[in-house]
Amino acid sequence: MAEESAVKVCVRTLTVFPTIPKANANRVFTSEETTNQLYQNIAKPLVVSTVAGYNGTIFAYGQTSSGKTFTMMGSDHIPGVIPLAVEDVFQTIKTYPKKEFLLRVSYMEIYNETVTDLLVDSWKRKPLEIRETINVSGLFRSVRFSCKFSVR
Ligand SMILES: Nc1ncnc2c1ncn2[C@@H]1O[C@H](COP(=O)(O)OP(=O)(O)OP(=O)(O)O)[C@@H](O)[C@H]1O
Repeated sequence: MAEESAVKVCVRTLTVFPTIPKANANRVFTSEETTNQLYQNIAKPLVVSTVAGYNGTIFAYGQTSSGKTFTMMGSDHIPGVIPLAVEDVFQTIKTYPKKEFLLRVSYMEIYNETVTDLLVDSWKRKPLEIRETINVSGLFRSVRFSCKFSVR
């Protein structure tokens, strides 16, 4: 039996492309499928497992205007993966009444090799330093993450 990969790649299409890169993706979401469907399908299981103590990463990659913000952040009317995940983290924590949790969240953008902390006010933002030594703190190891929840 083939071992399931720890990395899942999903493609979300804005329009109907003549060729969808199915060969490289575990799942293709068509333009008719909602952010909520995408979230339930690929993100929620990972979000729930982080509350159980596993590490998980969800990030969006794509050219400008391809829908990264739409998918990850969403809007007041159509919440994206991040607000849906935050809601589920707190809902899932409620199912562990005897445990205490510490949540850490980081929200970053990588653009042309530059890592930016999106939780800092835009006028104060400076590129984040990328460290690769063993003394790196957990926070900085998550530089590739759009959103990470650490649960203890
Ligand atoms: N699946 C979708 N359905 C409807 N509208 C969408 C969808 N994806 C993106 N859009 C719209 O397309 C526009 C560009 O999307 P968005 O801002 O999310 O792109 P982006 O990848 O974050 O761009 P940038 O890299 O420039 O920040 C927005 O107006 C957004 O509302």
